[in-house]
Amino acid sequence: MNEPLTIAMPKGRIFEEAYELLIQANFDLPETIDLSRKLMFEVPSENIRFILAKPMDVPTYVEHGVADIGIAGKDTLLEQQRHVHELLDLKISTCHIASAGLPNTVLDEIAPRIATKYPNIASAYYRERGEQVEIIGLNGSIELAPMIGLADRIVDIVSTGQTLKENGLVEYEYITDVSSRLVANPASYRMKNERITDLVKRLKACVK
Ligand SMILES: Nc1ncnc2c1ncn2[C@@H]1O[C@H](COP(=O)(O)OP(=O)(O)OP(=O)(O)O)[C@@H](O)[C@H]1O
Ligand SMILES: O=P(O)(O)OC[C@H]1O[C@H](OP(=O)(O)OP(=O)(O)O)[C@H](O)[C@@H]1O
Repeated sequence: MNEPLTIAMPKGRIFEEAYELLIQANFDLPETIDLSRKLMFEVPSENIRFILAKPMDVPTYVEHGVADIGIAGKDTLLEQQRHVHELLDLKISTCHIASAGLPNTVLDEIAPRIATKYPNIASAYYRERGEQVEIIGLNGSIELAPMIGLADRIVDIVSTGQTLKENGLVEYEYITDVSSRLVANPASYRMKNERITDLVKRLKACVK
């Protein structure tokens, strides 16, 4: 038998929708998976191996070729700028990146502080606008930053807007759309082209 196709799947909120899409595309996969501890599982009938990664790490596994393909949020791809081929917009886990802050506040002309989990996306955004900012990197609970005086604005994911609302923040600038994408390692894409092309075709038919 050929080498298995290794797919890097993001643990967390993308996983379920992405896995469901693979089932809809007629891949013969177990209906439920225990995500609590196991980080790798094989599906011999499909000759597929899944690795379960932190969402931000998926492009790293794919760039290094330890996964042939992977599913990653566009936010992660823009932030990481890894050398991977983006093959398909799966149109799942849709949200957007925005700047937000306390209501009725204007930014200081001198280096306002921007708290974010996306330092590269935020820097590029303000650089393109010719605005000099100080980026403060955080790993989560970003909405806290303006509330406690750590930053003037945040740059973060907005989906329903509930988190902003509950923390008394308002959206200022819509930065970019986000959805999950199928990505491939460039060498795998050449070497396993038939399998990857077949997978793309089957998934494409299920994308809503
Ligand atoms: N509120 C949201 N609604 C829809 N999609 C989201 C939302 N927040 C994040 N996403 C998408 O889901 C991806 C992963 O989000 P998730 O919250 O599972 O991981 P994470 O916050 O990076 O991980 P962790 O919480 O383990 O640090 C993001 O990269 C983004 O593409
Ligand atoms: O607009 P909403 O629907 O409220 O979603 C937006 C929230 O979802 C994400 O947070 P997450 O739950 O991943 O937590 P963390 O980033 O703070 O860890 C994001 O960082 C926002 O805080």
